[in-house]
Amino acid sequence: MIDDELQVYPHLDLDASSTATLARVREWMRRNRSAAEWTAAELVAAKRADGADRTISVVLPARDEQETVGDIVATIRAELVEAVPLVDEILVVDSRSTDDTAKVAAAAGARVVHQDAVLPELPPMSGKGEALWKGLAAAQGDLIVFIDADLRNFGAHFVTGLLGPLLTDPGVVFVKGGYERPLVTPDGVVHRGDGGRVTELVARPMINLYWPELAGFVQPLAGEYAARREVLERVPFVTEYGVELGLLIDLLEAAGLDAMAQVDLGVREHRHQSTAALGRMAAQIMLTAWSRLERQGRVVTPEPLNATLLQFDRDERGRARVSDVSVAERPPLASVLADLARAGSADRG
Ligand SMILES: O=c1ccn([C@@H]2O[C@H](COP(=O)(O)OP(=O)(O)O[C@H]3O[C@H](CO)[C@@H](O)[C@H](O)[C@H]3O)[C@@H](O)[C@H]2O)c(=O)[nH]1
Ligand SMILES: O=C(O)[C@H](O)COP(=O)(O)O
Repeated sequence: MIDDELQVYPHLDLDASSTATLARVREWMRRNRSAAEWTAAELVAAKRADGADRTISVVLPARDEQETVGDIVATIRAELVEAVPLVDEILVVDSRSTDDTAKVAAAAGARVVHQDAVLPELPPMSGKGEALWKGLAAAQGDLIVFIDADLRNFGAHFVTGLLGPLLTDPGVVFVKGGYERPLVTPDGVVHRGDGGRVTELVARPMINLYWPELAGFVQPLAGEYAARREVLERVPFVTEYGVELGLLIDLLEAAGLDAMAQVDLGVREHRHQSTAALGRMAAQIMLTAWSRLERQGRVVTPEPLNATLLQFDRDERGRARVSDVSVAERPPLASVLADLARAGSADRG
């Protein structure tokens, strides 16, 4: 349940600027919606309203997700393709999996593409952001719904909830999922509200510091969001795990907060990564934030930031390991496709 009432502690003596920003965020949050507001059948009618019949692709980035991707694809297929004709395409982007992700996804009814096989004329990049950008390039739909492939409690309401505002409000171009995130420990104990460690320790403080208009996003790093194709094609995609923060900041600049919506999707459970892996993710997210601060002229970096992370094993040996935590960026897809088309027509003389 997303609380839009903003409890401001009475002893806080906020300056005019903070007060105005919080009022703006509160006003936006009052327009948050809930997935329960739309049935799939209602959305089919909305999709066809005014003879528009926009097409919808659900895109799942997947790296080694053989345990979960099949159930997610099968649920979308049964409930949103076969029961009602809402989703036109289920696309799984195989992100260099070493397990049977591609086979399982195809058997469940998805079209599967390998991220390096899409636009092969471009030098490959890596990580989740690359998988999403290649997914956008390969998908056919006018509306794109991204869903992580590691969800353990997936339901069709994730897709219908994200589509609701896009299909019913022409002013909305981007919809982000919000939810409660439990932390499920390896012994199966569920700690309510303790998930989303990078969100709480890195992304949220940074968003509130630098982009406070985005502070109302309950899950700024959520992998579940939907948008109009033409909007996604006009913004860059940061590679690796920088993609979600990069999109939020760039879409705020390109479209404004009022064109961005949030929908309560209930509870989300996923596969948790190790603390060390989350440390690397956090570093990628911090580098992404820095790149946006630089682009917005708010910081100046006389020399490139260090993009390695030295971590220590959390056991008695404490072995030191260095990782590359750099992120890169794909330019807006529309500009890349235009460049490729120009190069193609030049080649043809
Ligand atoms: O190189 C990669 C890495 C991940 N994934 C897929 O991306 C999804 C999310 O990745 P995951 O490793 O499960 O990320 P989380 O630990 O869940 O991280 C959270 O925070 C990230 C940073 O913002 C977001 O990208 C995620 O969507 C969000 O759930 C999953 O389907 C992965 O299989 C890829 O396709 N390629
Ligand atoms: O979004 C996040 O903060 C990361 O995915 C970590 O989530 P977790 O703490 O639930 O594993």
